[in-house]
Amino acid sequence: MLVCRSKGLLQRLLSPGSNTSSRDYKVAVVGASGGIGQPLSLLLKQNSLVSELSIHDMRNIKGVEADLSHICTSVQTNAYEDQQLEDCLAAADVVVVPAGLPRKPGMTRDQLFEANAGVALRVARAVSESCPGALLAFVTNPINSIVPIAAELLKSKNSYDPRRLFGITTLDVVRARTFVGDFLNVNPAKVDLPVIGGHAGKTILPIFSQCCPSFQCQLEDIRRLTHRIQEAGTEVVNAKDGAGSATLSMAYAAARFVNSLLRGLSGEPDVMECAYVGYKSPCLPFFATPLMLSAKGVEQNLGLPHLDDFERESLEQMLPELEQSIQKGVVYAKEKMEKEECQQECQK
Ligand SMILES: NC(=O)c1ccc[n+]([C@@H]2O[C@H](COP(=O)([O-])OP(=O)(O)OC[C@H]3O[C@@H](n4cnc5c(N)ncnc54)[C@H](O)[C@@H]3O)[C@@H](O)[C@H]2O)c1
Ligand SMILES: O=C(O)C[C@H](O)C(=O)O
Repeated sequence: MLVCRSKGLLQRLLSPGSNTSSRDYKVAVVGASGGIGQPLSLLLKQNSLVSELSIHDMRNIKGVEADLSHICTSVQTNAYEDQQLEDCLAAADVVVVPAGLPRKPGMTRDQLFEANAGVALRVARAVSESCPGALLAFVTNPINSIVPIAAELLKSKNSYDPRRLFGITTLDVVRARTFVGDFLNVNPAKVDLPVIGGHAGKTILPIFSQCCPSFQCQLEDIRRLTHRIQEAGTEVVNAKDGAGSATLSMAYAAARFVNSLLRGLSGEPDVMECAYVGYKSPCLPFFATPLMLSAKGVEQNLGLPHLDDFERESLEQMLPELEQSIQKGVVYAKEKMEKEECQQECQK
C-alpha cells in the first residue's frame, strides 16, 4: 500500500503537474525558529491552501514543531534539523526563506552581506536538488544582493527560471499603505500603491502618483512619507534597541505574499503583488515592480508604473546603488562557486 505523508504529495505523484487546480500545497520555511520564522509558520499553519508545512532551522526546530503541532488546523507540520535541508524541501511548491542575521542599530543591510550570502547559496542549491520547480522567495537581507546570488547558483545548476525567484518586498507595500492610511485618516486596507526598486534606503520607492485613493498634497508631504517608508526598517531596529529588526510585520507581509503565490498557483486570476524579480525587469537585471502571478510564478511583469517628476528623479538616484548591490551578489556567487569547483577538483 502506498503511504504518503501529504495529500498534496500523493496527488503530485499520481498526476504530476496537476497542482494548478489543487489547493493542497507544500510550503517550506527555512529559518523557521527565528523572529520572523515562528510567527510566519504560525500564520501559514492557518492557511487553507497549505496541506503540508515543512520547517527547517539550525537550532530549536523540534521545539517549534512541538508548539505548532498543538494548533488544531489540518495543516501537517514536519520539522527538519540543520543537515536535513534537502529532505525539508523535497517536492515543495513554495520555499520561503527568513533565515539569516538581522540588523542591529547603526548597521546597514549591506553589512549583513558576509553573514547571510551563504544562506542564499545553500538554499538555492538545495532547491535545485529537491524541488527545482518550486517558487523560491527570500526574506533574508540584503535582499538586493541575496536574490542575484540565488539566481547565479540556480543558473549554474540549469534550474533558473526567473519567473520563480522572488525577493519579498511586501513589507514596504504594507508600510506604505499603513502610513498613507494614517496620513489620510482612512482604513489602510483600502489603500493601494505600488512600491518599486529594491529593499534598502533610497532603493525603496513608493509611487504616490499611482496611489488609490488618489490624493493631492504638498511635495514636502510626499518627500516626508517617502523618507519614512524608506527608513521604516531602521525605525523598528532602533526601537528594538539591539534585539533585532521587524519580525511581526514581516511575518504578516511574508504570509500575505506566500498566500498570493499559492492563489496564483491554484489558478486564481488577477493576483497581483510587488516583488523584486529578474523576470523582464525594467531598468536593471533585478527590480521590484508590480507583478501578475499565476501557476508559472510571475505571469507578467507589469513594469514601471507611470512616474511623476519627483518619482523619476528618485528612480534615477537609486539606480547606481541598486546596480552595485546586484553586481556584488553576482561576483560573490561566481567567485564562491569557482572556489568550490577548484576544491572539488583538488580532492579528486
Ligand atoms: N525583506 C524584508 O523586508 C525583511 C524584513 C525583516 C527582516 N528581514 C531579514 O530577515 C532575516 C531574519 O530576520 P529575523 O529577525 O527572523 O532573525 P532571527 O535571528 O530572529 O532568525 C533567523 C533564523 O535563521 C536561522 N538561520 C540562520 N542561518 C540559517 C541557515 N543557513 N539555514 C537555516 N536557518 C538558518 C537562525 O538559526 C534563526 O533561527 C534577517 O536577514 C533580516 O534582516 C528582511
Ligand atoms: O530593517 C531591517 O533590517 C529589516 C527589514 O529589512 C525591514 O525593512 O524591516
